[in-house]
Amino acid sequence: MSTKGSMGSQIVTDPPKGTRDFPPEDMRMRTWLFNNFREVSRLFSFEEVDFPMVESEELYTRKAGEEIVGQLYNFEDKGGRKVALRPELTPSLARLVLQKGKAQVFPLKWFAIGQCWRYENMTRGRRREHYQWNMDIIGVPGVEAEAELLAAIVMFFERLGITSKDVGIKVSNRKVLQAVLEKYEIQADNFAPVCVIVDKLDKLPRDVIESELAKINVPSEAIDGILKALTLQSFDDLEALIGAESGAVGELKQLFALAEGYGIQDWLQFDASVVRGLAYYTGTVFEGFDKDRKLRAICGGGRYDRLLSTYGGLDTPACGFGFGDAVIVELLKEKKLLPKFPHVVDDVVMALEDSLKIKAAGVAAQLRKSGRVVELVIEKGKKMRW
Ligand SMILES: Nc1ccc(Br)nc1
Repeated sequence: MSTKGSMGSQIVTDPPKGTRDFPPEDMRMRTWLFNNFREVSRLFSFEEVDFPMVESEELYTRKAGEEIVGQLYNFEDKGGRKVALRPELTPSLARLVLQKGKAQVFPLKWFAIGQCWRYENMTRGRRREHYQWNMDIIGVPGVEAEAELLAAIVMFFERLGITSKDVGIKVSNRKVLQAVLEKYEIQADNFAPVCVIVDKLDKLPRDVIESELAKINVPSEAIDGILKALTLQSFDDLEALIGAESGAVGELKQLFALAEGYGIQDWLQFDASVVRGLAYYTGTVFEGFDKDRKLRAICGGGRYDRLLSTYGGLDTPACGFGFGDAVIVELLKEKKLLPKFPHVVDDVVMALEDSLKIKAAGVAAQLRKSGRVVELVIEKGKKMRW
């Protein structure tokens, strides 16, 4: 929105479409949320990292039809370089791991909180930016890594007063779908595109999914087999479909056993419909959801053992999650768990006469040196801030 200024010039008051300002109270809420992200990461012995907001576009030019790639906030810079506002943090993390190379002691346990962008036409009125908390473990091939990540997510929810009655985490493994595709002799390079398509099952009608799969030459009997497999929600049914000796069954059972150890089993449920929409997942995938089913996914992640090699490195086992700053706030509001964030001070110091202003400054300085938050009244407004 813009309004007329005193000299007739336009005053721009709104931020760009799809973006948010954070005025003081919103900023205090965001700081509280991020402090919880950081505290959980700290308790899990993760180290904070950060990356540029702008990355080379080629970091994201995957060809599996992902929405995240189709909505790149990309442009050409003044040097003619093709760049993009990052849509996610994982590729930057992979790039940094490769940059640091073997000089590091693995496993790496890194976390980041960063603003991520997408450019979609505003007809849907959706936001174009959000902040994501990511935790990633690099160098651990076993599901012990996923168990740590799931335990961190649960700790975060519990810190905010959210229980396993409010939120669940659906867990599956892309090796389920891989086994089904192998059964129908679907070529391996169709695996990622199939995952990206069937991830939309909860957003698009079944016939649209079927026609999208047919477009990439998945035969109709395979389509039926894939969609049936995605309805599985018990290990018995999974074993009946792909065999008890399959990798997916072993990994899932071990992950759920570890979850018992963490005491987070009540939060997890096997659900083969979880595929996630990123092409690079290769194993475990998971997604936090609200049990009232009013909101979009709260968080999500999985194992991506081959992402680093797509950037020229060696295959390196890796897994991680992304946790956005928007849906969680909607959930907290729904559950009446969002605290108030008033601006709090310990002391207000005010010179009742101009001759006392210097004295008042000294009093404020002493109180602040002792660690107290002091509002020194330097201008008597019509309405006192306090
Ligand atoms: N990847 C992504 C970026 C920005 C928003 Br809003 N949502 C998803």
